Amino acid sequence: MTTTVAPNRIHIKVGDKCEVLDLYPGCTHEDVRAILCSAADMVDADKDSLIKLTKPDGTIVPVSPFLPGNTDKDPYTLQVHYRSRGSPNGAGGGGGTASPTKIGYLEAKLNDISKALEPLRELQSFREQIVSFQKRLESAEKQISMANLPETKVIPKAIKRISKIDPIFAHQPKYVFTDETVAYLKQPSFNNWQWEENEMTALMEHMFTELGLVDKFKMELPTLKRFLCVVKDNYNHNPFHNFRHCFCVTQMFYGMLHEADLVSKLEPIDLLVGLISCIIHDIDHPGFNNAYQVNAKTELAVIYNDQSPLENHHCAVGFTILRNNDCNIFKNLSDKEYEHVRKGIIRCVLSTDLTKHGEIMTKFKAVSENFNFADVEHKAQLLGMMVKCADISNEARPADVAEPWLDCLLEEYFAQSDREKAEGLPVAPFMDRDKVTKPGAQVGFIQFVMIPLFENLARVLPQLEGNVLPQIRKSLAYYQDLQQKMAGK
Ligand SMILES: Nc1nc2c(ncn2[C@@H]2O[C@H](COP(=O)(O)O)[C@@H](O)[C@H]2O)c(=O)[nH]1
Ligand SMILES: [Mg+2]
Ligand SMILES: [Zn+2]
Repeated sequence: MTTTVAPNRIHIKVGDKCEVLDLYPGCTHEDVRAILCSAADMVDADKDSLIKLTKPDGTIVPVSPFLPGNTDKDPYTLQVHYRSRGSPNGAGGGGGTASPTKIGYLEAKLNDISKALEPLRELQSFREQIVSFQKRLESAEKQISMANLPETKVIPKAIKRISKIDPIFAHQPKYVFTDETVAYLKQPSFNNWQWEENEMTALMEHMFTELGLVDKFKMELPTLKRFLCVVKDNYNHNPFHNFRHCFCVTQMFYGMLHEADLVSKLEPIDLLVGLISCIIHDIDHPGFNNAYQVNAKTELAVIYNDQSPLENHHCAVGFTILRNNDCNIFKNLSDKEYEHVRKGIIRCVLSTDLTKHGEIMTKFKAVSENFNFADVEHKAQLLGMMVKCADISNEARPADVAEPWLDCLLEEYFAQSDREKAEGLPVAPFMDRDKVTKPGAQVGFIQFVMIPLFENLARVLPQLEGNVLPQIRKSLAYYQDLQQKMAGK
């Protein structure tokens, strides 16, 4: 029996031509990017190229397999810019080469038609076989290349990218933000989706200046800009653990500082510890979690003896960047200040490993009974809790901001579980595409992880009951309702 599944139909405008594209259930983020690149006659755009979809009112729409459908009356405007330094046309956009792009475009169209005609199950199963074969091939290649390496190389990757800093840095535009934007940046409801990467680094730079950290710690602005730029380049293009997630975590931390009036209650050095922790907390994340690292016996797991391999790696990469004089925003700190900052950052980043959650919660509950802003240990625990909250805070944002993040998280989870299946490794049920639903993923997480965490923090920062916790409870109610509807109740 053939099953017909209706595609999600989207209308787009590229230059002066209009296109109708069908996104089929099961298509991935990469498929959507490829379809959009074909529609723009830029099939040779690579994963670093910038793809921008805007609604007629100028709002940026995140590119994802869950793009909302629209009509020919309100088409999205599509822009594709080559980003990759190695791309055939260099930076700055423009059309692809004539004949291969045309062929590519026709191939993509043909692909759409064939997708519509083929029985979906067959095609899906074929695709899965290819994905699984690709993964096995990658894994075999990796093993071969690892076997040839004379020594382990975790950090050199970061160093290699630092050496490319000046050409990248030279192209950073200068940004001036309006009063509305800088006020909005302090809100936990800030919408992250409308900013490009360079704009996000500029917004982060603004946070340092606004909090008085540039003046207090005598940071040179070019050094700060370079540091942020290199951090950005060392985040990988994962569906979830990417530079935009880093920005969101940092912005939520900054929002909570203002919401709870902590700028006057904490020392500048505490603000510095929290902000840098957020900025480096997932740097060079490979898109596969600690369980995968340990089960697959990866280099990271071996180097860190299975102890929070990712979080240890994020710290190591962050501090390697800071060792470079051109990026060292700590160079004017005293030895004592540096020691304090380093210890604090390591503690905060390691606290983002969720296997440490219970222990951190219990300790904080105890200090919250008589919390003292003059107590160094109390403040260190507060910062750890704030970074943890910021790290899992997507559902503290309005639904239209939060929901695309869930799609990104599930995309990354599914890629991991597909690979685990292909490699014969254990698969966590919450990552398995055959077992997970969106409400299923959120109800337990919000109810048993997020709300208790934020409520615990609110014992010391009661202001979170004003703006932040109500939105989280609203998200929980939304997903509980959806779960019931899906169960047919
Ligand atoms: N089911 C959900 N899990 C979430 C959500 N937001 C975060 N998370 C989980 O927490 C960790 C956070 O740590 P990170 O340093 O890896 O970012 C993340 O990996 C997820 O496992 C959520 O909204 N729903
Ligand atoms: Mg992490
Ligand atoms: Zn994170």
